[in-house]
Amino acid sequence: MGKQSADELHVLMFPYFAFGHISPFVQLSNRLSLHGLRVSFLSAPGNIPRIKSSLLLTPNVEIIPISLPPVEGLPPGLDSTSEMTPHMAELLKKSVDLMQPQIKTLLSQLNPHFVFIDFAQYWLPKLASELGIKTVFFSVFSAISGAFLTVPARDPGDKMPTVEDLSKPPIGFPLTSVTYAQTFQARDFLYLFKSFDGNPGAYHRVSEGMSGCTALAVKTCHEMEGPYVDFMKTEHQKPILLTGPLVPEPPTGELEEKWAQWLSKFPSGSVIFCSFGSETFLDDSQIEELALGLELTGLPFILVLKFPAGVDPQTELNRTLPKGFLERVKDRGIVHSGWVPQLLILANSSVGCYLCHSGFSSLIEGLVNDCQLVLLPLKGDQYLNSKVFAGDLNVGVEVKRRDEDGYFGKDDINEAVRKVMMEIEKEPCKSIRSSHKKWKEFLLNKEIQNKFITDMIKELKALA
Ligand SMILES: C[C@@H]1O[C@H](OP(=O)(O)OP(=O)(O)OC[C@H]2O[C@@H](n3ccc(=O)[nH]c3=O)[C@H](O)[C@@H]2O)[C@H](O)[C@H](O)[C@H]1O
Repeated sequence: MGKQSADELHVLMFPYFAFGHISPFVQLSNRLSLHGLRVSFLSAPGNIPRIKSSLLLTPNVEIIPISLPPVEGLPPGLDSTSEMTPHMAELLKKSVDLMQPQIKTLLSQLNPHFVFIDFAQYWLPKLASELGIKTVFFSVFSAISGAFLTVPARDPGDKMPTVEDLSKPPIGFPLTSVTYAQTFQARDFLYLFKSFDGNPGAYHRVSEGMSGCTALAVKTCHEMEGPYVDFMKTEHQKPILLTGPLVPEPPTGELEEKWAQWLSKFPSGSVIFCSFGSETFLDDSQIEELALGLELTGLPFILVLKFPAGVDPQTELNRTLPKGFLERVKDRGIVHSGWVPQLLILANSSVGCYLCHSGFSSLIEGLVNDCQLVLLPLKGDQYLNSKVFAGDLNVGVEVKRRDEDGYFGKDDINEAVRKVMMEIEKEPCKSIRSSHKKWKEFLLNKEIQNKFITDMIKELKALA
């Protein structure tokens, strides 16, 4: 079947099976479909109800369920990493690799202009090109992550990079506020280069996927990450489409009564909202020091803690929260485990501080609200997002961390919060608040944000 003309571009979205990835693909799909593109969205059946809650189902949009092939050790019926242990999440990549026949059939039937792939599907560009279909590698990570971690200059060949290698930027990296990674962060980056059960590791998947695809797409913009985008372009030698930060639409609906009622007890801008995204977990010591640090601030707070699949959250809270803590803070602190309406909480006038893991979507959501950012990154790209937001953009403060193991104490939490919440007439608070105001205006400027998408569509049409 011949392709329709480029005017009716048809894109097939194929995010990884994790909501930190699905969510940006949904945000991008919504913008493309509103501009008239035909969008087909692939995911496993168990993810579709939550996708439907945010994907605009206009006539030019369809969701196509795909099944994850069975893999020994991966229980059937699990459709996203949110339901999996870390080991199962490794087996999930194996299942994705077994999808090739299914995806080949689907591509032949749908015959889209482009397939947007995620980091895991390194095999898809070759399979698609044999069918005359182009691919776009959509990185849901920030450009700093791509530039610091997965450019060809990082390729270790058949060796494993050392912690020291990964604590330094790759050769050719631009001169910015990001000049090194702490030892504990570099040790975390080693994960990218490890392969599990003989399967390709994350670095291999990304580098194969990026080198095989027609173009890259990155969820960012030149204004925020120009040097890193330019370095990626030099390294990858192919078009890089910038989607912009994909600022979510203002939240609709009302904040649930239990949250609204509690928040209304406190003065405007006084509450700390402390949360770590959809799948980021703290260890016992981190939970203890964070709780005691929030208590030390004397401010009201909402502390949201999630736990990996397979453990009981209440049991974990009872075990890890400091003795007597809940009693001592009962008039000004809530501890909650599970999903919260993050957009609505951040938009609430009582919330004045957002202490978070530096997940890129969450950082953008913090920036478009009036809450000061305190950054406590816990893995992977979060460490680099945090450096850019606290450094280049100067819109938040990082919690001080011990170089060797990333330890932070209650006083480090208290100090970081005080810097942006109490020392308002002093530096760095003054410049942080003015930078925050500038970036908030930029992100809420509909014309600017919309232009990212119209420019991207122009480039897609030229590539089709
Ligand atoms: C690529 C991956 O993105 C991940 O992001 P994660 O999903 O954790 O958090 P966000 O990116 O902030 O995004 C999470 C999204 O879920 C929303 N949300 C989350 C929790 C909740 O309780 N309620 C909500 O509404 C939130 O508003 C945001 O839109 C991690 O950084 C990970 O390191 C990275 O590999």
